[in-house]
Amino acid sequence: MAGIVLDGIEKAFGDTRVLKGVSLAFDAGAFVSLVGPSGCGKTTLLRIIAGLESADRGRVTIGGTDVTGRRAADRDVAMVFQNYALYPHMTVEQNMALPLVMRRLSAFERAPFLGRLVSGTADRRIAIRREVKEAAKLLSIDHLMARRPGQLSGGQRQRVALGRAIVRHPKAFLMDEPLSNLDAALRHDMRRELVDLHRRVGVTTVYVTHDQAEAMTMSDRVAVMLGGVVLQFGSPREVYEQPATIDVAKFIGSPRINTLPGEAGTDGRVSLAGHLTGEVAPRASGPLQLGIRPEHLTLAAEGIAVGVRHVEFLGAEVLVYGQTEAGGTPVILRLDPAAWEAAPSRESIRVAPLAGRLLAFDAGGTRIGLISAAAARQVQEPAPPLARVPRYV
Ligand SMILES: Nc1ncnc2c1ncn2[C@@H]1O[C@H](COP(=O)(O)OP(=O)(O)OP(=O)(O)O)[C@@H](O)[C@H]1O
Repeated sequence: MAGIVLDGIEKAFGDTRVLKGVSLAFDAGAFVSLVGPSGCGKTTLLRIIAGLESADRGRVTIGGTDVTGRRAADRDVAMVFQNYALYPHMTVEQNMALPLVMRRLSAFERAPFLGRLVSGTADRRIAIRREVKEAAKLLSIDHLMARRPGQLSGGQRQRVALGRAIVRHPKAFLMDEPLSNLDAALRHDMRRELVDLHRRVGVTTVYVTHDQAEAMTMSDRVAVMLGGVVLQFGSPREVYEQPATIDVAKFIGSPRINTLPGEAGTDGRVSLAGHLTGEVAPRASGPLQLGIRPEHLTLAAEGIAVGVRHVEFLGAEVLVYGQTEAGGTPVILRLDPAAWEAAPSRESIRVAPLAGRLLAFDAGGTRIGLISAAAARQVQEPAPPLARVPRYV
């Protein structure tokens, strides 16, 4: 197993600066995702790790060795592409065996008939077949060895591409949107399989995706990229619950985080749509952007008035889309169906953030802290005596 360190990676294509100084360290054996919107530089960074692209500045270290100047073939990493990159005229077994054949047999030994005459070639071919078979078993494709890629489903082809990477026992797997050609149900299954495979094989994996759900569900750590920089590198839980910037908060999570304008007074007390919410810690004053996840908004008798525009019933939850009545800011709530059922009105509701869940960002979008002690009184709960209800919600 090998860790990967990227130090100050910069890359421009002509006048377009695609990577603007990316520094990241991936632990050996970790599953790390590079996630961000289209064009943020994820694939370019992956290709620089692989050696398929050279950086203008910066260094790449794999397993403690500086590989910055090395060719892709000399980095001992395996790429898995979105389009599988299988040879259509070869069987599954031949496709998977190819990296081993290229590495262990000379050009003469690979020749169809004459090669077999060289002593030792047969033994090496047997060893390769055995290793390929083991990898195929691991991926449950050992019954497909004689088929060609054209006779396989998308999921099976992707498994063959993974198998071809596994047989090499590389220092790292580099995967570029490997599941994006699969339909939704299969993609979901393959996510789990990839994570399971990673657990068993234990090889450091860098996974590029624009699908934040994929990154969140599969990874030990996630690097959120935007415009050629890494905005945050942390565990899925960290980037979700403690986003470094409002852009990270907006990119991670579906439906998107609610953002509402707020104001902190000189005493640090924060008002949101005319309601006091608590104090921002560390203390700040002036205009703020406030972020609240849809599941952290609740129905509350004395909350912000929201006009309901649209409701989606998803079985286990209800998504309620609306707009604040003062200001028209879009708001989304993710509610338990029973809570929605108990709402006094389906057209005009009052909502409030759950205690300690309101995130505060400064005017530039950097998170400055949490709003403390915002307390929500949910409509279905018996109302406490008025004297004990905090002013907001
Ligand atoms: N070979 C190239 N020549 C010129 N520009 C390029 C080249 N490769 C990438 N780019 C540009 O660099 C930027 C980043 O591309 P990259 O493929 O790394 O983004 P990405 O985040 O992986 O996007 P996507 O999710 O759409 O694949 C884009 O604006 C792209 O057009």
